[in-house]
Amino acid sequence: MYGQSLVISEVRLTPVLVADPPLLNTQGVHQPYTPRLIIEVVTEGGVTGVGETYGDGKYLELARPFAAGLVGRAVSDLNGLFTLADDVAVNAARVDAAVDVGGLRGVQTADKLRLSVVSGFEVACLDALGKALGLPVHALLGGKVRDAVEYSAYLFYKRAEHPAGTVSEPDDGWGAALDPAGIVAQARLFTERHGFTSFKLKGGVFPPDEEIAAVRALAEAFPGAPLRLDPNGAWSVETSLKVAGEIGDVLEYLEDPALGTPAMAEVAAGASVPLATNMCVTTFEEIPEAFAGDAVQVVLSDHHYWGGLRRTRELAAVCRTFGVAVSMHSNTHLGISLAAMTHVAATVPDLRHACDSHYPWQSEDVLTERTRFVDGRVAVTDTPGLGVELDRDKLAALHARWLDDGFRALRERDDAAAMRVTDPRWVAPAAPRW
Ligand SMILES: O=C([O-])C(=O)C[C@H](O)[C@@H](O)C(=O)[O-]
Ligand SMILES: [Mg+2]
Repeated sequence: MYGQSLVISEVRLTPVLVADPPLLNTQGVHQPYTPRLIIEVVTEGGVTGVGETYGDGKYLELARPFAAGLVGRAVSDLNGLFTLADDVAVNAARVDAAVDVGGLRGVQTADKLRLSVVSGFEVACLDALGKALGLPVHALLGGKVRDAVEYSAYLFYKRAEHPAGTVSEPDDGWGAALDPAGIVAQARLFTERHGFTSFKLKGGVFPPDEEIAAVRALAEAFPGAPLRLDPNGAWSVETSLKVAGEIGDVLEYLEDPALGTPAMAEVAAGASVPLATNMCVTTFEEIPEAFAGDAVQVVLSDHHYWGGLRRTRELAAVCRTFGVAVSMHSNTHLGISLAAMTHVAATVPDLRHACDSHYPWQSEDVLTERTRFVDGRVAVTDTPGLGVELDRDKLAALHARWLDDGFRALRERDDAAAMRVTDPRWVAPAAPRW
């Protein structure tokens, strides 16, 4: 295979809208469909690599000029992706005092926006390079140190269905989960369907006492199982300390209880449970303050906004140096990103916590075969590249849905807007909410 041209002759960008259940978080509720961007790079040698990233307008805006600049470069020129990204202009209105999805993914800077786009292209280039060389992506990252990657069940408070008339198939098969019994029932479904043995509950939805009760119910139903609670910064320092005091004994970690590094440092100083984050440490620039102040004990990397799989490994090395653990954050994603997450996680030596994944919530995918969790784990494939195959019909159908969204109501993720469909007075709550 080697000797064929690795030069990129074509880049295809396909925005899609993917079905998403009515999952609740502190900002509101997920819309019936969520945007993702599917990236294909085609080499002169005839190999196609696939990548995936966020699909809202602000990412598409950057992906288009980036894709044009990529033609003529080699898929092996991975460092060149970052210099190319530096030249892509970011509209100041996109980042001026803005936070992503109401802050669920931390600050929004021009660099972070660029990195969120670069990462999709990096994965596509690695997939193409691996296919051309006959090597799996994990080998291009230095080789796997485990044969399967563990994921946790990502539990959400959830409505039974989206508002009438907004989806063609309202029953997603999961039912509602709005109290401790509902959360335990959902957790049981996760274990039956996918074999997960650790659980993360998305909090910040109901007053803390209700969420404490849900965690206690999980601890009773699954004795000894690692549990996490993530209110996305919805609590004050005082509330965070109270929750940590009440359920710290059953938590593996508490994720982003309070907003911002100074508040997290205060919580960390007064709590015995470790704190994790995907909100206050989301860029390399945010590391010094957080680590110097011992504000977080686990950083949840998201290769999409950290700039790709190689940057995720760099993050893991920095964390290792400072004695901070690393694991993986997730956002609504498809099988391409699950494969990318699995390859990189397979190469990180000291991964001690199960990774997050929304994938079980996504009934639709753009792959010929859905990726399976067995005993809560995804097997690390040795197939060249990512080891996934694009299903063109499925891709076309999800793209047609994106094209049909004439009013562009769903092309931008907006959990607060989705909440207003049933509660017109809803505004995303200011933090701290409790
Ligand atoms: O760990 C997290 O903070 C997330 O997974 C952020 C997501 O946006 C989550 O809150 C969601 O999907 O609603
Ligand atoms: Mg989180």
